[in-house]
Amino acid sequence: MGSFSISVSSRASSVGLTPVHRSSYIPVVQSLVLAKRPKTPICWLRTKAVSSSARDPIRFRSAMAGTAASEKGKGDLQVFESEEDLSVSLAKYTADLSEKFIQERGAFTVVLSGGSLIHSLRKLLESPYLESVDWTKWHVSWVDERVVPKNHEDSNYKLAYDGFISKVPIPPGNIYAINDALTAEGAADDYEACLKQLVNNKVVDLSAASGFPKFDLMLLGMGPDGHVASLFPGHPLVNENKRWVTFIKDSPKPPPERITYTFPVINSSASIALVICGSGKADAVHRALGNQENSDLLPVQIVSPEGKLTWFLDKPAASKL
Ligand SMILES: O=C1O[C@H](COP(=O)(O)O)[C@@H](O)[C@H](O)[C@H]1O
Repeated sequence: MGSFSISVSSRASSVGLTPVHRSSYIPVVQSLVLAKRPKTPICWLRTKAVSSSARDPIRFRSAMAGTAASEKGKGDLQVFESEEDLSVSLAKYTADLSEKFIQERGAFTVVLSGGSLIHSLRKLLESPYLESVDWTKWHVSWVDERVVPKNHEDSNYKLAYDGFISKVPIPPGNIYAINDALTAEGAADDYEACLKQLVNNKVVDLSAASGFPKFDLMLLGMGPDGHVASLFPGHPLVNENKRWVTFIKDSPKPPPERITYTFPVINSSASIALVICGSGKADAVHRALGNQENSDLLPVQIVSPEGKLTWFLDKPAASKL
């Protein structure tokens, strides 16, 4: 059984590089590393808070058994009084990782989600991070994308561009958006080929353990149904274990056509932040982190990076724990 620390706080283009990738598909045989199904339910043991200042996290010790995260003993759960406080902490967390990876490997490979995550990144756009982060070393891709034009309201690229990317000096050549002129299948193939180029060019690491790309940081949101990326509960794509990028044409959440990184890619990451806010997500959070037994895992429960997993929750999202 691994330990799991909980904190509560009060507060485009391809390697080539053009925004639309042009690349040929190179099949690669990969090994599978997926999170194991838990044998026992997740459980928490909360003990005394050791810090309760207005801004600092209140630390709890906890134990949890049988989850992929706990098997690795790398889970860190932080609960914030408000989404505002969460966004302050998320900015520091991201900036610290940016500094670490740029020092270690000269680049920072960041994977964004769509949805509410982008708003929660807003504190990175402020001092001191706006000036101190070396944005020129960032390489940004998307864990999932809707197959719509880049200027469409449903585009995750547009959401991130308008709310984040356009406000920081990341070189346009380091921003890897999908080719929106292709079908869902074509866009997934193309995005995977782009990713292979990034690995070949050593921009993105390859995990020695899994043989899949290893991003420095994935910033993941979660839907109220427990989906992450475009991997939905009960959908066969959750079990995809060969592809790096795949597509869906029957997404239960509109729009129906999307592409998504697969779980082997997600779980090869050096760090993952799961950023979850709002009472509408409390049931899924409870199912993921509470102590009841469930035969079917929610996609969020399959998230289990090679490196460190950090949950950023606001109080409403954690309200059923
Ligand atoms: O459709 C999607 O939903 C999830 C969750 O979005 P949120 O607005 O509930 O935070 C998001 O992470 C994913 O990237 C997006 O395509």
